[in-house]
Parts: sequence; C-alpha cells; structure tokens
Amino acid sequence: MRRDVRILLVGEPKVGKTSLIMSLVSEEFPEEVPARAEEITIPADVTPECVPTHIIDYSASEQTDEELQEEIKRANVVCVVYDVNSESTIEKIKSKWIPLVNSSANQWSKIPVILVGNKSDLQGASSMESILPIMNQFTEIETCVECSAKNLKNISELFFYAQKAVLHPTAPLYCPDKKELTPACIQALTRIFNISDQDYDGILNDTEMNFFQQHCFRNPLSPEALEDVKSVVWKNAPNGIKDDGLTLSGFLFLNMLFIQRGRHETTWTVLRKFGCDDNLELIDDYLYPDLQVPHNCTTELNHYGYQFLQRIFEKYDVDKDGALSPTELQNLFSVFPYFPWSSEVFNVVCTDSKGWLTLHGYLCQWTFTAYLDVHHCMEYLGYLGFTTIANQESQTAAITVTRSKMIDLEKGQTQRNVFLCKVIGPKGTGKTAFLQAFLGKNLLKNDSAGDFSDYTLNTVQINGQDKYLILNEVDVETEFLKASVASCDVACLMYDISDAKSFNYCASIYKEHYMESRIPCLFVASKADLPEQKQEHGITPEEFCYKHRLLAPYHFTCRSPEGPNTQIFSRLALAAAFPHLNEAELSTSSYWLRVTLGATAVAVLGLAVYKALAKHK
Ligand SMILES: Nc1nc2c(ncn2[C@@H]2O[C@H](COP(=O)(O)OP(=O)(O)OP(=O)(O)O)[C@@H](O)[C@H]2O)c(=O)[nH]1
Ligand SMILES: [Ca+2]
Ligand SMILES: [Ca+2]
Ligand SMILES: [Mg+2]
Ligand SMILES: [Mg+2]
Repeated sequence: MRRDVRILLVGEPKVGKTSLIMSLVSEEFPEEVPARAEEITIPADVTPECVPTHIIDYSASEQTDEELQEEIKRANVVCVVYDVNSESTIEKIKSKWIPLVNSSANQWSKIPVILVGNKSDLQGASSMESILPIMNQFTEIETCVECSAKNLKNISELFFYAQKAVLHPTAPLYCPDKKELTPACIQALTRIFNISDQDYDGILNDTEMNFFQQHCFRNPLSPEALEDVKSVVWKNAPNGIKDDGLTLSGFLFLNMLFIQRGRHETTWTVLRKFGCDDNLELIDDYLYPDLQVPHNCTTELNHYGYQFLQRIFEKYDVDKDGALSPTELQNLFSVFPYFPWSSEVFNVVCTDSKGWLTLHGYLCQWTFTAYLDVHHCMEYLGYLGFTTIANQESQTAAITVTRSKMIDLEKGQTQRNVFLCKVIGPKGTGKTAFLQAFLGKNLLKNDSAGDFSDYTLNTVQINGQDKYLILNEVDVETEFLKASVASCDVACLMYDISDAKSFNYCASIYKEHYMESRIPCLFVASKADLPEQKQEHGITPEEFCYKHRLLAPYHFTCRSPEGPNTQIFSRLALAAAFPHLNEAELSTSSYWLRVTLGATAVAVLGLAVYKALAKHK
C-alpha cells in the first residue's frame, strides 16, 4: 500500500476547484478565493486511512499546459471537477480532461479518475444522466460524486473517495466492463481460500471462517454476523454455500460483492494480509524475509517449521496412506506459482515402493532445502501460508540459525541436527551407489530410476536421537577440489578396491584438505566384493590410516545378498556430531585400532583365499 497520496484537481475554469479545497480546509465556504490554492498536506492522523495526503489545485490562469502535464504525472489520483449545471463543463470531461490525463500517465498504469460534480446547491436535475455514459466509456473512472463547496456537502467524502482510489484501487481486482473479478484477483483469492481451508474439504466451515477473520481483521466474527454472511451468499449464489460452509465460488462471490458495494478495502485487507502487493503479486518482504546467516553457521527447520510442514502433508495426503501421490503433491503445490521440486527430489530422499514421498522423505526434503537454500525454503513456506497458519510474523520463525561451528568445537558439543558429509573420490568409484544405499536403494538392483542428484539425505540415530545426514558426492577428477568444496562436517574419502590408482587420489585430497583441518575423515573402500588390487601408493591404505590416526578403511559393497551395509552412515554421522572426540578417541585407542587393523587384514585375506579356491572349482 502507498505511503502517501497525491490528489490533483483539474477541470474547466470557475467550476469551483479552489473553493472545494478551501471549503475542506476551513470547513466553511469562502466567498473570495485565489485562482489557485497553495498545495496543502493533510497529516496522516486526521485522514481516515492514516496516510499523509497532498491536495493540489490547478488553474489555467496561472499554469501552462506543460506544468499541468507535469502535475498529472506526479498525481496518484485526479479529480475532474465539473459544474453540475453546465453541460459544457461535462462535455469537456470526455473531450479534454480524460484524454489529457491518459496521455500524461505512463502507458502501463492508468491514473484513477474521480468525477466531481460541484455546485449541487444550484442544481435543478441530477447530472447523473449525462455522467453515466462517460463512466461506462472510461474504466479508469473510479467513481463520481456530486457535491457543493457552498453547502459543504460531500466535501470530505470526495477526498475520502480520492484517497481510497489510490490506496485500494479497483483496477487490479475488478473488470467493470465484464462485472467480474480479474483473473489475477481470482488466482490470489483462490490461494487464500486453499490456505484457509485447513481440512481441505473445499468448504470454509465456521471455525475456518473465524480463523480467517481473526487473521485478517484481528477481531472475531459474531455468530450472527457469520450467519448473515452465509445467508447473503446463499441468496445470491446458491452454490456458494455447501454443508453450511462457504465454497470457493461463495468466497469469490462475497469479495465481488464487497467491491461492487465500494468496500474494496475489505478485499484489499485480505489480500495484503496474505502477502499481496498492489499488483496482486506476493511482495518480497513476505516471500524473502531478512535472515542473517553468519559464517560457520547453518540453517535448520525448527519445531514450528516441522509442525507446520507435517500439518500440510497430512492435509494433502487425502487418502491417508502416508505418502503423497503425484496428484496429492500437485495439489500441495497448487498455491505456488511454479512447481518447486524437480524429479531429482525422488532420488534425494526416501520414497515408498511406488516412488512417492513418504512423510519421512518429505520432511527430509524440506530439511535439505532449509539447509542448502534457506531463502527458497522461506519463499516456499510463504506460498504455503506459514505466517497465517502458524500465526507467526514471518517465515524466519520456522528457521533456526545454528551457532558458529567454532563454538561447537570449543565447547565439545553441538545443538545441530543436520550434518553435511562430502563423499569424495575418483569418477566411477561407486559414490552414487553409496549415496543411494543411504536411502535403502540398491543401484545394482535398479531400485532407483530417473536423474540422480549429487545429494542424498536421511536420518541416522545418534544416542537415540534422529539426526539428519546429508551426503554430497564430489568427483575429484573433474574439478580440482576447492577449499570451499572440501568444507563439511565429515569427509568420506572413497577409493575403489579394484582400481590400483584410486587410493592415490584420496590420499592426496586428505593431505591437501583434511590433514590439518578439524574435519573428521573416514576412508571407504568401495566394491569390496571384488578382488582387492594392491594400491599404487607407497604404503597400504590400512597403513596410511594408521599413520594418520584414522579408522581403518571401511569396506563397502552394494553386491551382497542382504544388500548394502548401512552401518557406515551411522559412523559418518557420529563423527560429524562429535568432531572433537575423534582425535582424542583415536589416539587413546590406537592399541585397539591395531587390533581392528589386523582383523581387517585377515578378513581381506580370507576373501582372497576364498576367491582363489572358487576359481579352482
Ligand atoms: N453556488 C456555488 N458556487 C460555487 C461553488 N463552488 C464554487 N463556487 C463559485 O464558483 C466560482 C468559481 O470558483 P473557483 O473555486 O474560483 O473555481 P476554480 O475551478 O478554482 O476556477 P479556476 O481557478 O479559474 O480554474 C466562485 O465564484 C465560487 O464562489 C458551489 O459549490 N456552489
Ligand atoms: Ca474446510
Ligand atoms: Ca496419499
Ligand atoms: Mg481556482
Ligand atoms: Mg556419480
């Protein structure tokens, strides 16, 4: 909504423009007036809409045509004044004044016009007969009013209408020609209806209408008023009421009625409460609230966020099967201007056997967006009506910004719930298979289809609590690893047991990026079902890890009868959550490490022996 209003009065000489302004200001009719009144400003607190308002006079005897055009450009609304007793001043409305206003305004937005018939005290018959055809011809005319500067009749009304035409314009909402709401208005109101229809039965029941009323107008609706509203709709639009509640068409009808009765401000209040600007687009302040995320801090959904999102899931899971079918998901996003999630999503988080998002997968996806792209996350929450339903000032209430990781490291504990793990290794090592295994999907069995993302996300239990772990695969060959890419909560360096060159990459990545850092590291030996090749590195991976006080490489394979072993993911999460423990733990337990190192060697040997025996069969 505009923060000030500039009203310009134009019209033929001697119709009474200056007198109208003087009458408003002094509350009495001035017998003598100058040709042109000084610009006056009415302070916000004495105007009905509480917006400072400037009133500007025009006089042909004092101003040039250029000056007039300049003033029209600066005006927010133009009052074309005529004399109700003078046909020639009425004729000039369409032959001169409205074309002049239109040609001065910029081509995209027409300046609203109000027709003001002055000197009604001298009037014989009403001028309405001559005025109505003009109103029909020019849709930019908001309204017309007959008044008298002499009797002080309708003077404050005139300025009130002018103010309203600026603050609550008709044009975006309503086509006077077709006598219906504009498509943009229908779209905006439909979104509002869908958000307010909390149980998603297509009807606003009494509770939902009260909630809506409270949200928009901060006051409750009396039971009588509620019944009145419903009966007005029922009488005029019978399919506007169903099961004693308001349907979407009833809701649209009601808003049209407000507008037709000149109560635009009611519909505008509703639209603005739900974030619309004067063009019926959601305003930036609403979609992108300011949120500062300092360096070394991350963003997570908090319980307000999860509670709201779960509610939305349950609302749209109409068949209550615990998963969102494509149609259900489509409906969930019906309040969005575009579909926000690509098909990749279905390979980033868990789905059911049909490939549909379960509540768990859905919450994981939101967690993911909140962590990696918090501004989009808040934008989406805005479309979904978070502030309305959760009764919060802005979407920032759904987000927790974690404290700096430096503090976590100092204190030796973290309040974070979401951790980022980089899975780094040469191309073809099996990173994607590893990432998909985290979702319980076996790439070798073609459990998953479609586009793979470089990310997967799931929950992992740490000390009985669910934590989110994000895996992000990074090919080391394609781009030389940048420090910013290396940064994470835990690094998973992956080499291919069957490729003699692959460990070299991991070893150099480790030395370059992690050896001196406080980021815990785990080595994973992939394709553990294949015969192990001797790595072309001075020392064996086991020796390398031992030397650098790391856990021995974890052997991982997707090709085992019982499917991939997922224990590694708990290990990664644990290392991410307790980075400070790792070094200490490892240095005091080196004896035990040596034991596990030995055990691994035997296990590998065992496998090799088995393979050799199998060959001989
Ligand atoms: N009876 C009657 N006379 C009015 C009314 N309003 C203005 N007049 C008279 O009409 C004449 C012109 O009024 P102005 O206010 O000077 O008209 P204006 O439109 O400002 O004229 P310009 O500045 O020359 O363009 C004056 O004699 C006013 O007293 C009214 O409501 N009723
Ligand atoms: Ca409902
Ligand atoms: Ca469902
Ligand atoms: Mg004048
Ligand atoms: Mg890959």
